[in-house]
Amino acid sequence: MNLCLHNPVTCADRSSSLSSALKTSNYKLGTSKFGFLKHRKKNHVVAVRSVSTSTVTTVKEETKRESQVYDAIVIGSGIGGLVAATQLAVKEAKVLVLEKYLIPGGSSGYYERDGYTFDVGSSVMFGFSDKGKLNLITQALKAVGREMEVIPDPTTVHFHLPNDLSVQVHREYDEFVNELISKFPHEKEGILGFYGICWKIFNSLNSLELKSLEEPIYLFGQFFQKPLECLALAYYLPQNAGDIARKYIKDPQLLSFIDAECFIVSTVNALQTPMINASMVLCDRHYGGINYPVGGVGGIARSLAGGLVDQGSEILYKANVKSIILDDGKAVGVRLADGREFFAKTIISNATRWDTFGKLLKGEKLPKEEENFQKVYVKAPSFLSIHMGVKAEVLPPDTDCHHFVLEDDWKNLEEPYGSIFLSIPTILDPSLAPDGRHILHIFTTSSIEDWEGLTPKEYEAKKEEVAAGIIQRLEKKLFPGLSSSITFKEVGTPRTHRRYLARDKGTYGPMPRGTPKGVLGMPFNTTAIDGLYCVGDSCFPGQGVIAVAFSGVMCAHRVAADIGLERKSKVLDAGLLGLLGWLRTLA
Ligand SMILES: NC(=O)c1ccc[n+]([C@@H]2O[C@H](COP(=O)([O-])OP(=O)(O)OC[C@H]3O[C@@H](n4cnc5c(N)ncnc54)[C@H](O)[C@@H]3O)[C@@H](O)[C@H]2O)c1
Ligand SMILES: CC(C)=CCC/C(C)=C/C=C/C(C)=C/C=C/C(C)=C/C=C/C=C(C)/C=C/C=C(C)/C=C/C=C(\C)CCC=C(C)C
Repeated sequence: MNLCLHNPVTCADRSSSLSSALKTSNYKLGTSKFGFLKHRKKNHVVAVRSVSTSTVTTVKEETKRESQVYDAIVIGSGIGGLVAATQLAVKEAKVLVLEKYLIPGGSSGYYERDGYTFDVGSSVMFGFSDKGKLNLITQALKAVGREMEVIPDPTTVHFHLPNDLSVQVHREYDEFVNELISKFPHEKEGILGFYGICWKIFNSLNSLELKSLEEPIYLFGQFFQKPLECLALAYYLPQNAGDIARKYIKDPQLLSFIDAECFIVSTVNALQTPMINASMVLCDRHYGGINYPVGGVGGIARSLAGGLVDQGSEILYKANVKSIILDDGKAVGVRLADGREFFAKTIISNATRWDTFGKLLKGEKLPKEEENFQKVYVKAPSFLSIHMGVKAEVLPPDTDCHHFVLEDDWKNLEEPYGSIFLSIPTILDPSLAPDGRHILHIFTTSSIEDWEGLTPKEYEAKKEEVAAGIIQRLEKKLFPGLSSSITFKEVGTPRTHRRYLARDKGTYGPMPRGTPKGVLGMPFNTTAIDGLYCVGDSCFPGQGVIAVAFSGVMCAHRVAADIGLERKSKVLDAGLLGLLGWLRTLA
């Protein structure tokens, strides 16, 4: 949900929608808290066929002179789209990013109100360290000459679970497992066994250069250099965390804890969470640690967008893509709601696969691959989100930054409104709120069906009622006096996510219908439509900022190979893409 969701007009006033204005504001940031560097600029021309007079101010003057075909058009500036765009731009590709909203970032955007800077999504950032090969956010920024100051989070998350089970996930792995073993001493070996497998997978991932798993020259190269690690990954690709946990752990409460560990990153239990994804997050939080960017999560997208422009590529805001233009079955361009058309050799959609095929290609027959994807995966629920400012004194000293609350019954873990996520980013970065105040960002799963068919008055009343219930639960469990300490409150619903992020039903990505075969069934970036690629959380490896960043890296590599900026072999491509397509049908 974006920040300006609730009042886009005031937001528009504050953040200019024009690309030129964005550049200005980026440079301003660059000299201040985001530490931007100055870069060369290349001259380039926007490909535009028809320019509506009402929107002419959003297009650079020279764009009217000439039509030119871009190397890639990226629909949407979520982290997935921006990483794909910047990775291509640094390979000298000319990229145009079209964003429907006023600022970049999508669900990793931000908004400002009454002196508070709120993160749209949650504030738990993986992949943001200076270590290893899996720090994909750090690497994506570095590729375009950006770096951000980060604050290490000493505790990834503090779990408050049924039967008064309280577990803090400390940054130091030994501290965390020792705490867990102290709660389940009879399961010491099981705990070490399960998390040990996670480390084996994580270390294998961390030994590889991460690029497109759909590009055979790279893939075979990695197999040649790191055969054991690649075989280990291939072995775990079709497996789920819950099955592996059950090989080591018997205690039902500890297995439920593993479910909660997986739920916070996949919104499903461990039996449905791919082992590769679980290992990635359960280890990175101790290896590189969770690190919060100074100034807020929104700075990541702003920095990437600024870096993209520095590389000579372009980003346009208020550019709502209505359809993808096909020519003889090949994706060649896009048409905006205002009638403008842009053309490129490749089109990359950061809209979800449901939106891409259901809306942007409406009227076209759904390709078999997408049919299969929709059979195996459903849309994950959306979130009810409460952004609050509170008086600082309501938080006890040493309160952790991130909390997960499930009070009485494990059965409620996956129920709508059953468990509560809470982030207090001002614990790490007080500059996000006025003096003497903290930010509480509370969210809980919620489906759009709950919020439809209401009059505006009923909708507002329901938001207040549901939010009040959630706040009371936190008041009872964690912070007595919370309700009366609120100085600011804004509630977003799945409708808000749908409206401002253009996500079908406000979904936060795919969720397996049944028990998946690990990540085997997840589509990568290519699609059945020539020239069309997808990126973001409805592609492998799924939900999460670091996950969509990886999807962006993969996508850029595959596109670069297809437009001649990287090596490729047509024969090997046909073989590997065929094999991957066949493997997906087994999921
Ligand atoms: N770790 C965290 O705490 C955290 C926080 C926030 C978000 N996230 C994750 O980020 C992921 C989403 O990232 P993403 O990159 O896939 O997508 P996204 O939803 O963040 O971005 C998509 C962007 O595309 C734009 N868009 C969609 N349709 C468009 C159209 N037709 N024309 C123009 N623009 C259009 C939207 O406005 C949005 O800016 C989620 O899975 C979520 O889990 C995680
Ligand atoms: C192809 C074949 C057959 C074979 C091959 C083999 C190989 C080589 C393989 C390889 C593979 C790879 C490389 C892979 C990779 C992967 C990755 C990187 C992954 C990643 C993932 C990630 C993820 C999933 C993440 C996620 C995250 C998230 C979601 C987060 C979230 C958070 C939140 C929500 C927060 C919470 C809050 C609170 C508690 C407050």
